Amino acid sequence: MLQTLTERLFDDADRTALDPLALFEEWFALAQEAEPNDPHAMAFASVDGDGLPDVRMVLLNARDERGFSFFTNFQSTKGHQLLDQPKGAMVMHWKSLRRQIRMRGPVEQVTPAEADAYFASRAKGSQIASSVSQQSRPLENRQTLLDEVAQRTSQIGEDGVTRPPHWSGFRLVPSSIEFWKDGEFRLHDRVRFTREGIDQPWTSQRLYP
Ligand SMILES: Cc1cc2nc3c(=O)[nH]c(=O)nc-3n(C[C@H](O)[C@H](O)[C@H](O)COP(=O)(O)O)c2cc1C
Ligand SMILES: Cc1ncc(COP(=O)(O)O)c(C=O)c1O
Repeated sequence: MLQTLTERLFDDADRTALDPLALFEEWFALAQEAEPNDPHAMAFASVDGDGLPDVRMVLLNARDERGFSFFTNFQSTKGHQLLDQPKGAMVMHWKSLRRQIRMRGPVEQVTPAEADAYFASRAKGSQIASSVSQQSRPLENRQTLLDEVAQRTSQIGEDGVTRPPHWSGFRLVPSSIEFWKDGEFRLHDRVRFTREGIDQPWTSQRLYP
């Protein structure tokens, strides 16, 4: 009988050839069916200049063998932190599945072409919002933001919205990926994959819960 990748993941006799990115896809497909909203939401942690961690939710965008990306304002708090210290960690928790995936690793910027392509695919309202929002900086009151959006909307008219150069994507290049599945009486299953670099093979290890 064909086993799912997840069955093989937690089968201690047979884990060697498993690809954590394929496992991610198996879990993410289940999450897309089960989660009431935002199965692609993830908490993303960065560190500030004092080494103090910071964390916020973002939406996972593209993912491929290069890594896992999200889009944001590079002049935001997280933008400054990640430009200054390009490393991060993320966690996705799907309550409906009682499963968690964590990743850590260096962070790189997506290419301008990738950012342009994604920006162009977004709703015009979201494009305008991203071009107006001075993300993470003080805002006097909500009406100020609404006025700025209205002004930009009438300026643009029927034209397309150009991606602001400071709105782009960061890509986490995982050096570790951990899969966690809920077990009875807190006897959860955990397996962590690690690699020395993007060209290096993954090795895996079961961990105590
Ligand atoms: C479910 C969810 C998804 C979010 N996705 C994004 C996102 O993809 N990009 C983004 O810039 N902010 C996103 N936000 C807002 C961030 O959590 C955060 O408030 C904002 O980016 C400012 O973070 P910073 O001050 O640490 O830079 C999201 C918030 C939630 C609750
Ligand atoms: C401020 C902000 N930017 C970007 C995003 C990413 O969403 P999307 O690219 O789907 O508009 C979000 C999602 O919540 C957000 O809150």
